[in-house]
Amino acid sequence: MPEGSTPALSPQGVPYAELSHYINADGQHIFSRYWKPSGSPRALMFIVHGAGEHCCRYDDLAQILTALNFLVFSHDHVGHGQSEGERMTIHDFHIFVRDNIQHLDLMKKQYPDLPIFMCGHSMGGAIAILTVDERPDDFSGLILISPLVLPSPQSATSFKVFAAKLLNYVLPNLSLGSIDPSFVSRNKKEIEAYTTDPLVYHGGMKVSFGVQLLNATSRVEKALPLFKVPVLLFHGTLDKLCDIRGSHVMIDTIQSEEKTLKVYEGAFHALHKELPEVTSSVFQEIESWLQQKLGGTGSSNMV
Ligand SMILES: O=C1N[C@]2(CO1)C[C@H](C(=O)N1CCC(COc3ccc(F)cc3Cl)CC1)C2
Repeated sequence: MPEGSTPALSPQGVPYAELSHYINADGQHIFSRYWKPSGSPRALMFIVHGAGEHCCRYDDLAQILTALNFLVFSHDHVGHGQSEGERMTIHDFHIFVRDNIQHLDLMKKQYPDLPIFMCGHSMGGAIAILTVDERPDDFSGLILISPLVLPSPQSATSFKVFAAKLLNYVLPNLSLGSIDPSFVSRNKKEIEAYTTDPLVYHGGMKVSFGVQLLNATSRVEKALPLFKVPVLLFHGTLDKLCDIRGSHVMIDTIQSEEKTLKVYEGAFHALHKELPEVTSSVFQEIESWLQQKLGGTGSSNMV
């Protein structure tokens, strides 16, 4: 460390020298996470988290994938978790996509011969769709868990949408209210975990952030008619945070030859953190879809 300079610290006060990270195009430290299989990896999975949360919430899914000999990687979006940046503040949604592509290119350099899949949840689903839209030849498949394709009228009420568009010019930092934890899942343990997680942002969503989410849904809508990558989609019928109609629009609009939508009756938003019977079904569907895509078992516990 050069004389007199102070080490860069994460929002939690941890030196980035002690954390895996990369530095984005704006010079911000982006906390990154890697889950490596015991054997040599047969494919890469890029997990993309949603608004206000962070990539370490995907440890359960990552464990399932490393057991299939996937090398799983992810990062905390700028303004989220252990990455730098004002909490849940972005002046252009494309920054999330740009940082995704930077991480993708870093991993492609390290593992040039492995197929790459992406899995996005909620806002992370919109980021994933727009990332694949920019780099369609880089991906063998896309998994989406309750993606943000259309805003939900319950969380993005027409008043909030109208207010966000109008107020963005005069009061961009005004709060639209925080994400209701009881909308995230029906699983009380998962609601508790979300509510008590210090790396989750529990503050109000800024008007300016809401406008960027709306911009994202417009960009996603434009991308869908040309989308050709294989897609596995999951959505709960009682999702109050991202409208299930968005997943129906997506599955009907994309040109992918292989496209599947699994609907979970009565389920809420975070299907990977829902009631055990839902989450185990989602993980099994992901496992079999990936095995089918890669042709064969490849599981480390094959007997
Ligand atoms: O496990 C998880 N899932 C999480 C949290 O923890 C849910 C969260 C996530 O990404 N979204 C849920 C909220 C939704 C709000 O949307 C809007 C609000 C105002 C507005 F003006 C326009 C829009 Cl579109 C965006 C997507 C990630």
